[in-house]
This record gives sequence, C-alpha cells and structure tokens, in this order.
Amino acid sequence: MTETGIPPLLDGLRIPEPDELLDGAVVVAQPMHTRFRGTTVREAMLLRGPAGWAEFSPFPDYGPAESARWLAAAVEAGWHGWPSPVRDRIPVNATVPAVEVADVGRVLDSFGEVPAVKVKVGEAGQDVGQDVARVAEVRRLRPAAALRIDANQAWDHDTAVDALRRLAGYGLEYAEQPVAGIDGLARLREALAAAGTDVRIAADESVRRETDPLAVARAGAADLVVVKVQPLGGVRRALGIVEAAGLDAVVSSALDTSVGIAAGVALAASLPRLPHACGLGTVALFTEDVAQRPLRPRAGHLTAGDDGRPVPDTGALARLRAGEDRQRWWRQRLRAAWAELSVTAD
Ligand SMILES: O=C(O)CCC(=O)C1=CC=C[C@@H](O)[C@@H]1C(=O)O
Ligand SMILES: [Mg+2]
Repeated sequence: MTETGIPPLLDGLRIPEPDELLDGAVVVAQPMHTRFRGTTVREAMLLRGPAGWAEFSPFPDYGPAESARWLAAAVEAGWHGWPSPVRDRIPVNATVPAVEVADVGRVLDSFGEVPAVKVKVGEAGQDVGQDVARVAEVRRLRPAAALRIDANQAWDHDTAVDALRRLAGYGLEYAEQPVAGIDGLARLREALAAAGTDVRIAADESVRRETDPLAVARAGAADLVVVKVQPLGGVRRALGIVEAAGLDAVVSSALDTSVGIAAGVALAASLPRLPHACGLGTVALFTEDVAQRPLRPRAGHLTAGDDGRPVPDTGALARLRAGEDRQRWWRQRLRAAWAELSVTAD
C-alpha cells in the first residue's frame, strides 16, 4: 500500500521494455452482433508473454496516462501471471445493450441460461420509457434472473430519481453508475432513501476513471463497486482496491477478447467474497473471438483455469487481424502508455 492507501501499479513487478512487449504483438478487430459503447468493432492488441497471452485494449478515446493502467494489467498477465484462485466457478450475467424491445430475446438467447442480466439504459437518443420497456421485457423473459441496470452515468439527478422509481418494481439487484461523479452518486442515494426507493447503487466509472479509485467508497457514495482488471491496472491491484474499499465487488469485462476475459475470471476467482454474478459473459456479444476456445459462459458460468490460458487460434488471428495502419497506431499507443507506466510504477 502507498501512503494514500491506493495499491501501487505492479508493485515492483518488472516492466519489460516496449520492444520486448511488442515482440509477437498483434492487433485484432472483433466484430460485434450489436452496437455497444457506440461501436460495432472492438480492437485489441494481443501480446505474447512468457506467462501467456495478454491483452492491451484501452478504448480508442483514452490517453496515455489512463492507458498506462491497462498496460500494467497486460504486463501482469503476460509476464508475471495471477494470484491463486479460491474458487473455480464464476457465475456471469448476460449483458443487454440498449436494443429495441423486439431484439431483447435474441440477445438473451445468445448468452444461454444465466443467473443474472444487466440491461444498458440511458442511451443517447432514447428516453426512460424505452429503458423501462427493455427492462420489463427482460423481466418477462427471465422472471427468476437477478436484474441490474447500467446507465454509464448518462442520467442527471432528477431523471435518475424518476427512472429508478419506475424501474424498482422490476426488482433491481442494483443500479450501476446511474449518474456521474462521487457527489452525484451520494446525492442520489440520499434522494432514493428519502423517496423510499429501494435500489442499491454500484460505482463503475467512479472507480475505474477516478485518479483515486477508493474515493467513492471513502465518501460512502456506493453500496458496491464494479471492478475491471485492465482499467484498474491488473488483478493484484484490483484485489487491493476491493479490499481497501471494504465493499462487495462485481467483476466486469472491459469488452475484452477471451484473452482479457481470462484476467477477469482470475480476479473473480481470487476475491475472498463473490456474492454477485460477474459481467464477464461479453464474448457472446462478438460474432467471432480470437481464442481457440472462446470464454463464453456455459450454464451461466465461466470456469477458472478450465482449459488453461486462452490461446489465439491461427485462423481466427488471420481473419480478425486489423489493417497495417491500425497495427502501427496501436504499437505507437503502447509506447506512449509504456512511457507513462515506467514513470508511475517507479
Ligand atoms: O458488465 C457487463 O455486463 C459487461 C461489460 C460492460 O457493461 C461494459 C464493458 C465495457 C465498457 C462499459 O461501457 C461497460 C460498463 O460500463 O460496464
Ligand atoms: Mg458500467
């Protein structure tokens, strides 16, 4: 731990030079069935380390400082490996993008039977009525599933109070980042309590995009935290953050390929408590994945260490390989992130 209580990046683990990281690296572009996070293609750089394949895939709009944490996660995965698991079965949720009601059944079916469903809400250009209709359809089709929503901080305070009052009747396990900012979450929790709306609040962006990932817990602004391995700088650091936050955690993907999902599974497998299904089923959102055995949920679960670490399939790598300009762009990006990481992790 540092003086601030924030676990350090890589904590003394060796950071290879960029040339070593990039030796054997390949950028893939995985097409998606449905638009998600404003895109239908997810690019990822895969690195080949001595401990296994690793993923470096910060979202395209992220700068070097933020991307440095994603690189730390790749260094850990490819060059050092992960802590030992305490469980091997990881329950996962289906993730329903902000689709039309008519498409909800198709999306749910692509995940198979799952114990929980996360529904995206607050999409630009849509209204709360459409969110309520989508959630109602999920509830109709999966009456027994735990149900959570994720607004990606799109709602303002009043919209969130109104939307959560309307959605609470469907039995929400929690609402993920309904509004922006730690103060925003704290104010919303108070308003919900005052209105008698019983919905727990999970922080996502207020953990992974804050300079201090513990600030939201310290402020008492959330009931639980969503943790993602790449944005938080690796499995070890995410474990430290959950421990220091003292809140229950839901492990979720960053829309990674199977290579990155394996790190999420490793985190979920080594958390002392795992009371909720994890958002790690997102390989089902891709039309094709690079791995020989894609990490898609079976009977609502992923299994840690089942088939060893994911290995890209040669044919899939050739099919999904991004163009040379994108290979160059990502290599350059990794070098910029490395420059930040080598300073930060010093
Ligand atoms: O948690 C899940 O069910 C799937 C992952 C997921 O929703 C996300 C992955 C990547 C980027 C984000 O927009 C989004 C999220 O906000 O949690
Ligand atoms: Mg989220």
